[in-house]
Amino acid sequence: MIGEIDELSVRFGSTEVLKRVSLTLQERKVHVLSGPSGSGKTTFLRALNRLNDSFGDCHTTGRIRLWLDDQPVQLESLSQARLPYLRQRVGMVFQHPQLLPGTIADNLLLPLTVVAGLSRTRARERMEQGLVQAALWPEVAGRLTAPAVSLSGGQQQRLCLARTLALKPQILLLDEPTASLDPETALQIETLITELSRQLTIVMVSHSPEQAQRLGDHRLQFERGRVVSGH
Ligand SMILES: Nc1ncnc2c1ncn2[C@@H]1O[C@H](COP(=O)(O)OP(=O)(O)OP(=O)(O)O)[C@@H](O)[C@H]1O
Repeated sequence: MIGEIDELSVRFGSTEVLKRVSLTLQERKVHVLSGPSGSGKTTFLRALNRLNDSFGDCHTTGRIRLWLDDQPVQLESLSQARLPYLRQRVGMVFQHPQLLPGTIADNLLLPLTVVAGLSRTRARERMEQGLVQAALWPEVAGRLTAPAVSLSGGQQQRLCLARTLALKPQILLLDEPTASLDPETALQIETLITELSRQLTIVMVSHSPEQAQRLGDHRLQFERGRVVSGH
């Protein structure tokens, strides 16, 4: 087990969005979250690296314990100063590619130098590793100084994945990673997810029952802020 979530509740203002959710996350397995729009799936993902904190009206109760670098980390008592560490170890890729302005290389080098504090040389090594892991290296090796926006939708999604992987996460949060992709590119990303799950724990949202079936070692159904079934 890599994660234990106990009675997690999240509300925005007076609206309770997650209601006493308890579940466990298993190491190097793919957990697929499904359920109707608004049932709290993305909020659950964001709770796993305390990203909900960035919304001023968000209030979280309950306990989340993750085992990161073989140490138990209790998320609710983690100091602000440790949040960058948490967010490197528990990396998130959003539904729509969130590119940084600048080149393909900038998109990886900036977080690696600024967030992870790596030297330029070390950052370039990690950049290449991330791009290889995200199966993008062959397509971009010769054009790292091209604007990131010049990539196709599927390439942009893999660039965001590469950026997260370059920070060496142990848990990868993917919010509908194939939602905006054509079927062929979506299958490419699915293959990648299966490969990555040999090294990482994955928690992902999917609206496709077929995809949940294909990828999920564990499938969790959300409804109105609760997990109504899981196996
Ligand atoms: N930052 C926020 N401020 C206020 N309300 C929010 C915020 N984020 C989410 N919500 C509300 O919380 C509820 C759950 O949203 P969430 O995005 O977690 O659902 P979801 O299951 O991921 O939906 P979808 O499948 O459409 O992405 C929704 O009613 C949403 O409007």
